Amino acid sequence: MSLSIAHLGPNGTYAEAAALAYSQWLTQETGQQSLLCSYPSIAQTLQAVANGEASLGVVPIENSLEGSVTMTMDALWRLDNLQVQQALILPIAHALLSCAEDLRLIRTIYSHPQALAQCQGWIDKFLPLAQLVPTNATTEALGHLEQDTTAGAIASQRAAELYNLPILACPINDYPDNHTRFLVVSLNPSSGGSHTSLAFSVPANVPGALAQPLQIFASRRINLSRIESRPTKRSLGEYLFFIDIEANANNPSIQSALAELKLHTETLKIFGSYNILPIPAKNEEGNQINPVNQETFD
Ligand SMILES: O=C(O)C(=O)Cc1ccccc1
Repeated sequence: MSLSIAHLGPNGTYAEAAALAYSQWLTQETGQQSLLCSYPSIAQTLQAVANGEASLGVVPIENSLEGSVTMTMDALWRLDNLQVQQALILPIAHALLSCAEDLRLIRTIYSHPQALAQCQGWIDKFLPLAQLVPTNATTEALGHLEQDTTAGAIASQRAAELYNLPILACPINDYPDNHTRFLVVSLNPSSGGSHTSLAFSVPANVPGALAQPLQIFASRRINLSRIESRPTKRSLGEYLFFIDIEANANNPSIQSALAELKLHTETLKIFGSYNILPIPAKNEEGNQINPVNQETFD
């Protein structure tokens, strides 16, 4: 039987490219076949997995230029029982798609806020007067570009091919080394791996409320690979902390660290342990370019 993999749509998003790479990896590793299904937002993608409507979901969590995808963090905290199965690192090269005869005729640029932010310097230089319109996904406005030749959109080269749209410039991201980390989540327990993700709220806003949880990892020489805060949404100045550690929660010494952590937190959510899979960039012929060294990531 085929598994269903939910991702942000419409077709041609970076999330779909990550889901496709995961689906191919899954077939290669386990023989398991899967079907991709698109959802209109990241929150709805994760909700579909939490409801059992989709077996797996692929969502962006962090970009190397712009940082966290807050919608993913907030939904992971809000929805119960989601477990990370795998992380995927996708190289991102943005293109400006438009039917305008000339770049200078573009008045409006549509894209996901992360993509607009990753290209802000290029936009300021080449299209300083264009109006920027945030969308739920990089591909959301692509269906309208043919009718409106004063509009452009920032999306992938793959999206340009799928929608048969001209690329006026590429790559347009301000820094060439642009990667997004995606998480593959499901309701199944995670199978273990090199990294563990968790989040917690602290019992009171007092000195040492964060230092104590961090000391649990420091004293065991467990390295943190990420720490982020998000508002609790209960009151101004109250935070949740999201932490990734370079360790497997199946290891007994990590289990004892997590048991101790529970004593110093109000609510603790452990999203599971997983490995990180780098996805190599592909050129226009679909061949691999810049193969990423696996050892760099796990
Ligand atoms: O909108 C998309 O294509 C997405 O997958 C979200 C996103 C946007 C920009 C960079 C990485 C992921």
